[in-house]
This record gives sequence, structure tokens and C-alpha cells, in this order.
Amino acid sequence: MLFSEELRAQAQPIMTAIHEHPFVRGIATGYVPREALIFYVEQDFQYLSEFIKIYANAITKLKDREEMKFFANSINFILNSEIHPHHVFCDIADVAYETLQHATPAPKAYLYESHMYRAADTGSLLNILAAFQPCPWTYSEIAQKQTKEHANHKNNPFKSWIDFYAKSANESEGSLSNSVFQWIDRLAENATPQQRQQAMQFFLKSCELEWQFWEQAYHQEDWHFKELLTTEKNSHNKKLSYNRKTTIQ
Ligand SMILES: Cc1ncc(CN)c(N)n1
Repeated sequence: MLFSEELRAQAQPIMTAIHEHPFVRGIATGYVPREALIFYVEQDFQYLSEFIKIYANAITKLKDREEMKFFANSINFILNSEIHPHHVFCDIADVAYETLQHATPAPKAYLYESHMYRAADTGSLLNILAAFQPCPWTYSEIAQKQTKEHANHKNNPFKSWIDFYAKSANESEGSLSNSVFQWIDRLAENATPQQRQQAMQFFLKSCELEWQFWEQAYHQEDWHFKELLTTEKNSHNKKLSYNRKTTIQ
């Protein structure tokens, strides 16, 4: 069995829980509470910004130009394309995207970012790829499953979100996702059982943190002593006062 097959097999219970998560089901059925959408975008904006920095840092560990290109493309995708799904959520929540770009990372987002830095700090490309991979992989799985269920019908306000990640499953992110699994397999061939085990742990923890990220947004889980822990003035302490862009008649 290829190592990437082992990774996916071990992660299956987590992937099933992600598919069944109420936030993710809400995308398929067309309704997610407004506060959850706002919290998600605030946190994801911060998370993806951090992800870019971690990708950039990972480039310093590479020797091969093709490998560098992969990380450069990933950064480009996050910076220039992945704002679209955020806009979809903002439009549904009827909130201006610019107002959601100043949050402090909430506990699970902080944990996820720290986890990826920890993977990068090991200096092992296998660990780095294993820790990064659940980010594109789980979204591509969600979108492909929801497309198969025909959740992306024209009356679903989340259609464009599903189409975006389903399309990227075939083009950039997903085909990228497959090529990353192949890359992981090549690295795993020369790894010791201990090194594979460590990479497996990075992968599974990132999968769990993907589930936690949905959970955190759905329940707007934040630091309990937030006012002591942040210097941000514009954090989502004020979430209930987010003005709608349009006036309700
Ligand atoms: C937390 C999280 N994980 C994954 C993705 C999809 N790249 C995302 N936007 N945010």
C-alpha cells in the first residue's frame, strides 16, 4: 500500500466527520448561520495569511526549481484565487469583506498555525507536506462529494463556493493535491518507519484541526479571556454589531 493511501485510509473517520459537520452540511443544504460565516471568514483570512508565510518559509528548504514552483503556485492560489470563497460567504452574510480582516486567531486557528510551524521546524519536507496536505485535500473532498450529491444547484447560495473547490479539485488545488500525494510517496520511499510515523501524525493532526476549524466557526469558540490576550481593537468581540451591507426593508 502506498504511504499516501495509508494516510487517507487512517484519516477516513475524520473525513467522514468533516462531511457530516453541521457547517459543512449547511453548505450543501444552503443554510449556515450568519455569525458562523462571519467567524469563519475572519479566522480563515488570518489562517491563510499565516499559511502563505509558512509556504514561503518552506521554499527555503528546497533545492529543486519544480518543487519551488509548487509552493509559489500555492501562494499565488491563496493570494489571488482563494479570496473568492470568502466573498461568497460575505455576500451570503451580507457583510463587507474588509471588515473581517483584522481578527485575532482564535484557539483552534492558533493551534493549527502552530502545528504547521512545528512541522516546518522539523526541517523534513515529508513532515511539511504531510501537515499542509489536509488543507487542500479535505476541501477538495467536500466539494467533490457535494457536487456528486448535486448540492451545487442554482438555488443553493453556496453553489459558487462548491464549484470553486470542485473546480480546483480538477485544476490547481486538487490536481495539485494528487501530485502532492505522489510527492509524499516518493519521499516516504526513502524514509524510516519512524519518519513515516511522524509524518502520519502531522497529517492526522492537521485533518483533526480541519474538523476543529469548522467546529470553532460554527460555535464561534474564542479565547475566554480575549480582552486580556489581544491588542486587536477590531476583533470579533463586536461580531454581533457587524452591519449588514444592505438594509433590510
Ligand atoms: C482552515 C482551512 N483549511 C483549508 C482551506 C482550503 N484551502 C481553507 N481555506 N481553510
